[in-house]
Amino acid sequence: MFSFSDENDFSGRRCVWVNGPVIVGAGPSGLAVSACLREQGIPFVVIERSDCIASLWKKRTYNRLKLHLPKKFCQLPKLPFPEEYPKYPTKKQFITYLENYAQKFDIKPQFNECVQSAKYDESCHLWRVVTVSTTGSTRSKTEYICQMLVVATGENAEGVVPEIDGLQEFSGEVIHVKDYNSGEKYNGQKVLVVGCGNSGMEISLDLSNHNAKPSIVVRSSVHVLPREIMGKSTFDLAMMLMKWLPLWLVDKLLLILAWFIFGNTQNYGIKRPSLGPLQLKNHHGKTPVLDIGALQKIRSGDITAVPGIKRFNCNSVELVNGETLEIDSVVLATGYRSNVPYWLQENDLFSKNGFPKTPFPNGWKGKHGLYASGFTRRGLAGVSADAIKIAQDIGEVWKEDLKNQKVPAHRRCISTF
Ligand SMILES: Cc1cc2nc3c(=O)[nH]c(=O)nc-3n(C[C@H](O)[C@H](O)[C@H](O)COP(=O)(O)OP(=O)(O)OC[C@H]3O[C@@H](n4cnc5c(N)ncnc54)[C@H](O)[C@@H]3O)c2cc1C
Ligand SMILES: NC(=O)C1=CN([C@@H]2O[C@H](COP(=O)(O)OP(=O)(O)OC[C@H]3O[C@@H](n4cnc5c(N)ncnc54)[C@H](OP(=O)(O)O)[C@@H]3O)[C@@H](O)[C@H]2O)C=CC1
Ligand SMILES: O=C(O)C(=O)Cc1c[nH]c2ccccc12
Repeated sequence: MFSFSDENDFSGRRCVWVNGPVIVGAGPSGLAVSACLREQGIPFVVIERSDCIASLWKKRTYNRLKLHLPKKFCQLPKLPFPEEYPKYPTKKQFITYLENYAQKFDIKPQFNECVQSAKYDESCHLWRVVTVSTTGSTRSKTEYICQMLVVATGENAEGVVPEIDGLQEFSGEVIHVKDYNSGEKYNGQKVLVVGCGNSGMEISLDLSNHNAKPSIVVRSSVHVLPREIMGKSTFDLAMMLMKWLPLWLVDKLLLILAWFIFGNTQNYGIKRPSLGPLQLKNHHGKTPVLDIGALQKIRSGDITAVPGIKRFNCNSVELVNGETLEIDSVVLATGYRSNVPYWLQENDLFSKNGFPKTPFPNGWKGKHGLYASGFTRRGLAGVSADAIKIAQDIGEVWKEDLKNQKVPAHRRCISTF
């Protein structure tokens, strides 16, 4: 890495020449790619908008969160989870694992720098990545110039806050689930949880455990599966069955098992989608809920499932079935989105929704040394699979360049300033 202040750049931005790829994001994806590059001796720079690694896990998830897939599906390449970790590590354990991972592979991101734009410069065949400092009052800018760019900003980069009629008029507190820590402060409150994915279900349970009265909005449909069936992870079971059976049949079996455990979920307000849980996940990215107890609370009436929202009033919400509920506060568990379209000036690899255009397993590589890591909608297992492929591909390019004694393109580019 070579840095200087360009006297010709009147904005006063610092320019940094990077030998090797720039990786945007220091979550599990950015860390996994970095580790696989480090093993091959390839230099890289990681840029992170937050002041720490794994900021989603450290700053934007609730306290009682645990991984909901068994640990063998969630470990990153080249470092297994410690033996003594439980089957479903806690958020704290997962963060410790990631801290150790970064330390082991000597990953030291450039913190507090948010990538504002990244563009391929055809004139010198290089990426120009502009960051803005997220600390201090100066908002200083840095331009990184590199041959390869790895996008690792995640599927959950920003919280989705829907526009709902009257929400501005509601007088109670409204937060997105990314800012929810614990149900402690909601003791005795009537809380409307909007959204019934894993987040909505798990925080409804947390609220109920803290003596709040949650209602959860189920506006369409959702597959709820038990996290475990007879002591075995449902996900693990599904993976095993998928080795022998077609996806639709595995789905049918999972739904029969779920019916034996839960009965008909529609009886307590939770309609199932017509497409099976794994097919829905594979084709539309919608994750089934892996239930850890919310459904029992819905059955017992501790949590109430309600239909879609018509509008909010000062201290109540009107539902599409004509019912009105008095509520004290609202938690929006309405999902997340990628932020790639806001900063990456490219329309070949990524589509307008911030995910790769080409479906799994082919969406990890674009043109001109561009890569997408962690956009497969396959959780941490997808993160690891991407990292291995990307680092291998970068390794081949790198070795080829070394063999050909290619003059790094950025040296040629200096003369353009
Ligand atoms: C609540 C929750 C629980 C989950 N649990 C599981 C689970 O149990 N098992 C599983 O397999 N998956 C789970 N997932 C899926 C999740 O996507 C992965 O666990 C994982 O965090 C993805 O890693 P990532 O590095 O791709 O994205 P992230 O963890 O989101 O990391 C991306 C990083 O990029 C940074 N960034 C974003 N934009 C910029 C920018 N413009 N400039 C600089 N930096 C930027 C962010 O600050 C962040 O640190 C869960 C997701 C959520 C939201
Ligand atoms: N323990 C764990 O490991 C956990 C993992 N996760 C993971 O994090 C990721 C994100 O999950 P999550 O945060 O639940 O997001 P999801 O995108 O999975 O769910 C969003 C929910 O919000 C609903 N919704 C969106 N807009 C509205 C609206 N205007 N009115 C009513 N409902 C609305 C959606 O309904 P509709 O379907 O109708 O659009 C859906 O039910 C997932 O991959 C999940 O598995 C999350 C929590 C815990
Ligand atoms: O937790 C998540 O968000 C995941 O995406 C993990 C995951 C990958 N494939 C699945 C299939 C069913 C349930 C969870 C997952």
